[in-house]
Amino acid sequence: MAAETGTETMDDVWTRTLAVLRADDAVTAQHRSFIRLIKPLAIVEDNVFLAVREDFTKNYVETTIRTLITRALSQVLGREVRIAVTVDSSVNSPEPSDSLDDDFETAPVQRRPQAPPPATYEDPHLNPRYTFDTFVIGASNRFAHAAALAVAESPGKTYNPLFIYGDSGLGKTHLLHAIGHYTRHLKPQTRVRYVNSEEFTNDFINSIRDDQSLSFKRQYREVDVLLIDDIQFLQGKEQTLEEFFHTFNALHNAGKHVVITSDVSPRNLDGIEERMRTRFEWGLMTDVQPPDLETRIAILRKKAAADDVQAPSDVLEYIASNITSNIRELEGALIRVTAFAALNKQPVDLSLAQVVLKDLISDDDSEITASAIIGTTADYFGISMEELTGTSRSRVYVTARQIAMYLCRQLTDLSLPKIGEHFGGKDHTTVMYAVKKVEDQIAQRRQMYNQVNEIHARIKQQSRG
Ligand SMILES: Nc1ncnc2c1ncn2[C@@H]1O[C@H](COP(=O)(O)OP(=O)(O)OP(=O)(O)O)[C@@H](O)[C@H]1O
Repeated sequence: MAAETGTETMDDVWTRTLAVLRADDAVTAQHRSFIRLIKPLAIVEDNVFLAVREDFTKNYVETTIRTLITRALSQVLGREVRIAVTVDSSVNSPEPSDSLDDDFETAPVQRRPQAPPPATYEDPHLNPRYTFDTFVIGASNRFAHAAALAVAESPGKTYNPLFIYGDSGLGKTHLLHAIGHYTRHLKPQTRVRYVNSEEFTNDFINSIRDDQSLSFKRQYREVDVLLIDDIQFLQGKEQTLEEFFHTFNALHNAGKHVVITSDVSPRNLDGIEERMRTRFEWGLMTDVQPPDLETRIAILRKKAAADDVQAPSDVLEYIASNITSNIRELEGALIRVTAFAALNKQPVDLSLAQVVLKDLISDDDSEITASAIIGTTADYFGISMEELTGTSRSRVYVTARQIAMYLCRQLTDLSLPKIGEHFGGKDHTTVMYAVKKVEDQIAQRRQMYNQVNEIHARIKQQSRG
């Protein structure tokens, strides 16, 4: 694999590419913060291989700034090229800071990464934590799990399409990723593509804008298994739905597998034509229900073991008995208790769990809205709701915005794109990043832990009136 093109080294090409990007008005501050995390690796024919440290960054580069980078690279190289992004944990990325400087710095590497095999270009964006091994089976999801496993074992044969539906936070995305992992484990050459419906929409819109419909088709039709998450976001988007319909038909006719998730059954999907709904019902439909107590305890036990945290059984039972309808919230409660104990150097015990979770656990189930969360958070930081949902990158606004996004994810059933809409139309990847960042910081920084806890308590109090 050549790391050079003509007499120019990869580093030279990248330096010139950064100069082009710097002059590009379409490149925003947020784009820049991600571009800084990229380490250029090599150019092989028309493929430019780039490395980043984390899956999340890879996802962002591939979905949000791929066109910008590809365009700049193509300009520098004088020919059309594609990018292939690989994850390499030795890329020593600087934390994407909130105050963005204008300089792109190349992320340094500690060792020279191995050039990735071309197959990484088709990397299916799978979260390594979402496997069948980490999925706890209970009465609420046994059928969905069995169907997912059957698909992974022989894609294209049984239950095509598989349609999994159910409320937020009950493991649909987890099962989709698990299918992807296991299929590739059994047959590594299988081409799997996981995509959220929002990304599908963006890719489709960009392909029209950039006149790249062929490459769009190739991306989505030349796969063996298409895993498409949260199909309900396509409701009412006529052109995208039409394209998805053709994609679906092309794959199905070719004996390729399609797995779909949604928050409602096909019958209840509004804004989708009957012909499409009927197609979704061709294969197998299965729902996931809220888990029963035993399953909730088992999920917490598995999570504690995976995160290597000690939590006695009575604590797990306490959490599982009180948080019943959303597994994301269940896991969030465990993290909150163990983080509090670690920050205060106290053992995790029942009385501590009761104190830490007292505001989280309330008898009142009145619904908490995104506006209530945004209002309370803005109030806490002494800023207006417009400032919180705006675009200012000053630290206090960014922190308030990220905490409010995190709490929306924790306390409402809103999807990532829907949360983004409440924050002035932010992209779902921005929300995803905020949630991850706050989650990480809660466990590491007392101030963040206290702020989130306090705002959470106020929101709960207000919802009780
Ligand atoms: N049966 C399970 N065993 C272990 N972990 C689970 C299980 N079900 C869900 N989880 C965990 O709960 C969290 C939420 O699950 P997931 O994101 O798959 O939900 P979802 O149904 O796709 O939600 P949404 O519709 O909001 O996207 C994830 O961290 C996932 O790993």
